[in-house]
Amino acid sequence: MRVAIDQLDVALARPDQNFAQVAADVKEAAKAGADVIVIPEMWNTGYALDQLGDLADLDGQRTKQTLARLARDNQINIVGGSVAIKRGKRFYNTTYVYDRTGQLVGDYDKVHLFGLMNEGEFISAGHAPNRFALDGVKAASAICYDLRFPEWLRTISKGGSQILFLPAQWPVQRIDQWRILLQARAIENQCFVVAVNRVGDDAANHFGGNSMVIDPLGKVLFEAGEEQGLFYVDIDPAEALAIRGPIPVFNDRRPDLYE
Ligand SMILES: O=C(O)CCC(=O)C(=O)O
Repeated sequence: MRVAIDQLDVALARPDQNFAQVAADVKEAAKAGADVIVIPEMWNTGYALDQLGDLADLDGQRTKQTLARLARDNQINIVGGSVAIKRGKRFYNTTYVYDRTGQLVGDYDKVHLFGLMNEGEFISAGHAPNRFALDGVKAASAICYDLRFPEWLRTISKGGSQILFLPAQWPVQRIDQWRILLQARAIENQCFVVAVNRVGDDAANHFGGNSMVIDPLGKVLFEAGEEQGLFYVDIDPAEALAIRGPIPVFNDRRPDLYE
C-alpha cells in the first residue's frame, strides 16, 4: 500500500485556498501511484475557532462532495484529515474517509478536545470510534490530542485494525512527545501508525510537520522535516497481522482487571 502524506500548510480562515490545495495534492498523489492520501487536522479553516459561525462547513457538505469526487475521479482512497463542520447548532472537528470508488466509509468527530487551544469552548466532542476498510485493509482513525489517550486508541484498534491514521495540528514545542507517543501506540496496538501533521503558523503556534509512518514494531519508517510537501511511503499492512501470532497482546488482555 503506497501512502501519501499531505504535509500541508493550512491557511488560517481561508477555506477556498485550502480546498484548492487539497484538490491539487490529491491529484498529484494519485498520479504518483498512491493508494491512500492522508490530510492534516482542521485543514479547511485551521484553528480559527472564533470564526466558525461563518467558516464551518454546514453538515460537512462541501467537504463530503469534494472528497467523494476527488476519490472517485482519481481512484484513490482519502483519509480526509479533519474539517470544522456545523451540525445542528454545534460545531465539530470531523474526519471523513472515502474509498477509491467515492463511497464514504468512515466518519469521526474528535473525542478528546484540547483545552490548551480552547477547543472545548467552541467545539463539541464526539462519542464514537471510526473503523473502516480500504482495499480490504482494516484501519481506524483518531485526531491529534486523542493520541494522548491509550485507552481510546486501544478501543478503536480492537477488531484487527492494521493501520491507525492520525491527522494532527501538533505544535513544534511538543514534537518530542509526539514521536514517543506515536511509537508507543504502534507497538502496543501492533499496527502501522500514519500520523500527518501540518506545517506553518497560526496566531498562537508554530507547527513543525514531522509527519511519521511507524511500523507495528515501533520502527520509524519515515519522518518528514518542517517543509511543506507530499511524501510517499510503501507499507505492507499484512505485517501487522504477522506479529500478532507470537505476541498476542489483544488476546492476552485482562479487561476484568482494568475495565
Ligand atoms: O497534545 C498536544 O500536545 C497537541 C494536541 C493538539 O494540538 C490538538 O489536539 O489539536
